[in-house]
Amino acid sequence: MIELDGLTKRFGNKVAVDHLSCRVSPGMVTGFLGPNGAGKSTTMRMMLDLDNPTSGTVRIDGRHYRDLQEPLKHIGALLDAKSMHGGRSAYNNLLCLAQSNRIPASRVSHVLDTVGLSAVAKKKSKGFSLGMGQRLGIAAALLGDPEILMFDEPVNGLDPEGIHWIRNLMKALAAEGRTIFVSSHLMSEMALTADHLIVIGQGKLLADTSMADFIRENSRSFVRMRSPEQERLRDLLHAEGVVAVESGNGSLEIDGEGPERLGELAGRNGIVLHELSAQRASLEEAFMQMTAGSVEYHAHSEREGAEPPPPVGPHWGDQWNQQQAGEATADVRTKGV
Ligand SMILES: Nc1ncnc2c1ncn2[C@@H]1O[C@H](COP(=O)(O)OP(=O)(O)OP(=O)(O)O)[C@@H](O)[C@H]1O
Repeated sequence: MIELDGLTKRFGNKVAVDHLSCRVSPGMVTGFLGPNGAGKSTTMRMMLDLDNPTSGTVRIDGRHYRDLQEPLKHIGALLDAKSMHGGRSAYNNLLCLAQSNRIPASRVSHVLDTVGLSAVAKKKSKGFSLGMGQRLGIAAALLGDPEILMFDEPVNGLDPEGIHWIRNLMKALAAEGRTIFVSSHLMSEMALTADHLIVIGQGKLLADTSMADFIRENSRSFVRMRSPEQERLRDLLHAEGVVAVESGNGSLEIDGEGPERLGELAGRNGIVLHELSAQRASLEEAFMQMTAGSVEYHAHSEREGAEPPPPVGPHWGDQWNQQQAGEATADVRTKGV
């Protein structure tokens, strides 16, 4: 368990972390989200006693980090994968860490094997790719077999197989009852990994909630219907008191009704449907909605202010469709997260 109580950090006039109070609980993966500059890294650094709080406290299993004896046995962290000594081999980097925390040398080979670096254990880490460096940093975090693990952007530089691996590793560690705290800018990845979310903006706590509740509370769900008999369908829905909004691509969007009732209605009236789908927002959309007011750094489009964050409202589906048509990325929406 990690407990933050009124945690605050100022850099001169800049308040990087602002009276942050929350708990990171064991037995689950907790995602740590926030726009660029929100204060995530500063918070994580204070958790590890790498930065002094201006005020407030962090407790690791009830104690201050500096009071932990052999801290790697309590909390392991991947903050900056490049922090390893480049002139040392992967094995020796880990061995030095192990010795400073009275961790048996046998753990070094064990964690190198866990992260898939056994074959390059004797190679100097300065020759490692970004992904290999991430794996070595994760090995260091696992070295003391700690109950608490913290990962800052762990999938940076990892290929799809590596991303899949770290996702499963975090879930497995959480299933063992450990406390897993992870930050990432990859929303689709976070949606697949985290059970709980802590969201901050400009250093302040914006949300501390389950993944499902976060998406539900910060986004819109609706049913999309498409029919070659669109007029008849619209009239039928209207007669049944169902409000349907025409979307830009010729389909109808219906809030507040399930696909079961709508499908049965169409079926009973012999209306052919080409689409009947429940649409749920992705974590990315919910995140953008929630943090819209606290984004510190954002790009401006050529038409200044032409792209506001998607509002929760009846026309959001239209924006969604336009956005999807304009973007090739498959990361925009995840159904049924
Ligand atoms: N050593 C420092 N001196 C001055 N300002 C700092 C320092 N470290 C961080 N900041 C400022 O504090 C704020 C929070 O930074 P931080 O790196 O914690 O944010 P972040 O959420 O991790 O951002 P990102 O997602 O971009 O990594 C930013 O405005 C940053 O410029």
